[in-house]
Amino acid sequence: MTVSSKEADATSNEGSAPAPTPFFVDKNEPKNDAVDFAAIESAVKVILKAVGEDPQRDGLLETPARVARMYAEMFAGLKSDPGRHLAKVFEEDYDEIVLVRDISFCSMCEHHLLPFTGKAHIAYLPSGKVVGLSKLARVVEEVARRPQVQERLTHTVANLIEERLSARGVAVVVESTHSCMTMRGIRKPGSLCLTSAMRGAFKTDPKSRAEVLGLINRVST
Ligand SMILES: Nc1nc2c(ncn2[C@@H]2O[C@H](COP(=O)(O)OP(=O)(O)OP(=O)(O)O)[C@@H](O)[C@H]2O)c(=O)[nH]1
Ligand SMILES: [Zn+2]
Repeated sequence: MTVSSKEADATSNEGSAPAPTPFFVDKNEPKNDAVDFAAIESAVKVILKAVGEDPQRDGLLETPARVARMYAEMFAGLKSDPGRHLAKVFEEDYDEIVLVRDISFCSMCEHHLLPFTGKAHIAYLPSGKVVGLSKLARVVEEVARRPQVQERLTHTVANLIEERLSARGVAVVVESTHSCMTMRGIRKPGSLCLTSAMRGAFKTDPKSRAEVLGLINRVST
């Protein structure tokens, strides 16, 4: 029996492995299925017209769709439960401070829809169980992907860690630069906003609080 080259092509694919998953896909990434891309695109066109632009000019043709994708990404944490990253814990006989410092994040100020970017430092006192270190950064990353104020970001992260890990103490310190204060309005580049949320021993025991703040502020050698 002869096989045409077209059939040969078809049969050569039979049983072949499925296309590899792109390496950058992260199964833990939050997804916000509620995002209405078409509505965002229409709104962006309205804004462009309102500021005196022509949404039909070449350079702007794809802008509404790009902005819709950008918002879907920036607000991907709106409908998810960031606490899910704290579900897998390890029994560990360790009851001293665990601190992950300098967790970078980018969130969105809910007043101007401009980014505020910076670093979060998270410490907790375990009570018989510890969590994977990356999970603390995942919580920050996911809570950050919402329109909000820095105070809410700070205490949301602290509450999640306190509740889900039954931690004896939690300290969250966030430092960030708000674009709405640097690029518009009062225009103060270099201004920094610091917030903290202390729970458990870090709130009630001055020595524990001083110890954790010392570690957070320690200059790396
Ligand atoms: N507390 C807090 N305020 C924030 C945060 N992000 C932005 N803001 C402030 O939200 C305020 C909104 O103030 P409004 O007077 O309603 O708005 P505005 O006229 O644009 O204010 P200006 O920024 O002073 O021009 C501003 O003072 C911002 O600096 C945040 O994370 N926390
Ligand atoms: Zn703002």
